[in-house]
Amino acid sequence: MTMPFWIGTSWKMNKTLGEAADYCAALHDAELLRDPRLQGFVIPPFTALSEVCRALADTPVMVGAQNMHWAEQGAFTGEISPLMVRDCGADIVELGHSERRESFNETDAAINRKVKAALAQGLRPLICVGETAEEKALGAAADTVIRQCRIALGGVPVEALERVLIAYEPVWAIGEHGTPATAEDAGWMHRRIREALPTTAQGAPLPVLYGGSVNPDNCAELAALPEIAGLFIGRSAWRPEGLLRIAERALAARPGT
Ligand SMILES: O=C(CO)COP(=O)(O)O
Repeated sequence: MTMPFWIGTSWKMNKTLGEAADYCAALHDAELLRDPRLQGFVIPPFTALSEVCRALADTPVMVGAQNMHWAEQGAFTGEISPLMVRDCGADIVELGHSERRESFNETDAAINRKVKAALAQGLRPLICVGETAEEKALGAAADTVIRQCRIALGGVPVEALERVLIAYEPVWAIGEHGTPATAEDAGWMHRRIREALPTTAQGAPLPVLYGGSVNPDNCAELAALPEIAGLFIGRSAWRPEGLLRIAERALAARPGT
């Protein structure tokens, strides 16, 4: 069975409840997201998480949180637990985004604790990895990314791997000042990650999504590579039309579709 192609967005620190509701209403009516060859997902800020879960509950679109603590409860002011994320109705939790590694000092070891806590709570961790421009220039891109993956997955039992998603997001490609990776560069790293990671208990490779300045113009050549299992989009999907346009073009470019 071929896996659906993952297409999703993190809204990062954007959208009021009203804006979130409008976005979900547009997705709700989109036939494209009901196509079994696609798996859509939306990752709103915590403030909109339960509303978005409710608004998309009768669609196949999955919903995720942007981060969480590893403890189930306790004296951790300002944090959100795996239980709370699950209680909102989320399926996914994004962990280790480079903005969190950079601005909130998230370490590989902390991400590993979060991955295990997410799996224990029945969530799908979406683990973000990626090298900085400096690491790339020094020839350490693959070493960095593979180290991040290995530490994130340390101690995860093989039966749980089928719920793990990886997003390769080179730091130099993300955001307003980012330069998107070429399909060739992204494909090369995706193959390195595949070679280095364990497979699921059924022998399937872990899905590795690409993120970093994905837009309607570059999505087709990225989606055309069989080793890229999905696209994780920021700015270009913050309007529902953007997400849908990318989904449509990516699907058309997907091998075998
Ligand atoms: O960080 C990203 C998704 O997590 C990508 O953001 P941009 O698509 O805005 O570069």
